[in-house]
Amino acid sequence: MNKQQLFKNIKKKQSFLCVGLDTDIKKIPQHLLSEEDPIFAFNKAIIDATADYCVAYKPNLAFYESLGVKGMLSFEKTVAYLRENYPDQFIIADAKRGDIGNTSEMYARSFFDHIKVDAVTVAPYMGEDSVKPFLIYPEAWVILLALTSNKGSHDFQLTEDAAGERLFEKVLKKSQDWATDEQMMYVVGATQGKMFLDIRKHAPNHFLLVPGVGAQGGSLAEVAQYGMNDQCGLLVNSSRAIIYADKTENFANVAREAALAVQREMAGYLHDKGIIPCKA
Ligand SMILES: O=C(O)c1cc(=O)[nH]c(=O)n1[C@@H]1O[C@H](COP(=O)(O)O)[C@@H](O)[C@H]1O
Repeated sequence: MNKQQLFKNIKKKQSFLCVGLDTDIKKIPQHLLSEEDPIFAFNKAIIDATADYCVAYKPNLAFYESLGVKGMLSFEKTVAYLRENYPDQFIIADAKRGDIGNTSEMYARSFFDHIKVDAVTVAPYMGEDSVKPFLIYPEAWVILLALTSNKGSHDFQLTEDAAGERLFEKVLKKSQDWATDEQMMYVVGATQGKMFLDIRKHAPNHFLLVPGVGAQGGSLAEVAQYGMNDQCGLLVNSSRAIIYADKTENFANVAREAALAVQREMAGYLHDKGIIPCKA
C-alpha cells in the first residue's frame, strides 16, 4: 500500500488507529483454548470486531515466535485472513529486524516475498546495509526505530554528540539518504510528548508509527497536537488496551467499543487539523 492510499483510508475511516495483535495465549479468554488454533481464533474475532475503526494491524512477532512453529502458523494465517478479507488494512510485522546485508536480505524475503506484509519494523543500529535489503521491494515499507516509548530510550537514543546532536536525530537525518517518505516511516513512542516537535523538524512529511497509548500511558492528545501533519502522518498503535479490554466471551464486542472510543477521539483531531470536514 502506498502513502496516498494510506492517507485515503485514514480520511475514509476517520481514524489513524493501528490495532496491535500482541496475542498472548495466557491472556486470551479461556473458552478459546478449546479451538484448534486459539491464537488465530482470537485474532480473527478481534479483527472482525475492530476493522471498521482502524486502518492498520500490527502483529508483534515475539508473541508468535514464543509458541514455536504453531505460533508462526497463527501469524501467517492472521496475515492471510487480513489480506483476503480486509485488503485496505495496512499490515505491519513488528519484528525489529536488521543484520548484515546478507542476513537482512533473508528477513526481507520472509516478510515481503513469503508472508507479504506492508511493513516491517527495523532497528537502525547496524546502519545502511542492514536496512537497504528491505527497500528493494516496491510498496514495501521500513519502519525504523527512532525514539522509542520505553524508559531505555534515554540510554542511547537521547545521548548527544559534541555538537549537541542527539542519536535519534542522526538516525532521522542519515536514514533519509536511504529512502524517501514513500517507503520509510519512523517509530516514535507516544510517551515522548513534546519531543514530537523535534521529530517533525527533521521528518516533517514522514508517517510515524506511534506505540505507547493505552497500557503505557502515552497521551493521544499530545501525539496529535505535536506530531500530526497535513496528511495526518500518524499511525497510533494500541495493543493491550484494546485486545484485552475484556476477558469474557464478550471480549470482541468490548474490544470494538474500545477501538470505537479511540477512533472518535482521533476523528476530532483530524477535524481540528482540517483533514476531514466534520466530526464523526
Ligand atoms: O515498534 C513498536 O511497535 C514499539 C516500539 C516502541 O517504542 N514501543 C512499543 O511499545 N512498541 C510495540 O508496540 C506495542 C505496544 O503495546 P501496548 O503497550 O500493549 O499498546 C508492543 O507490540 C511493543 O512491542
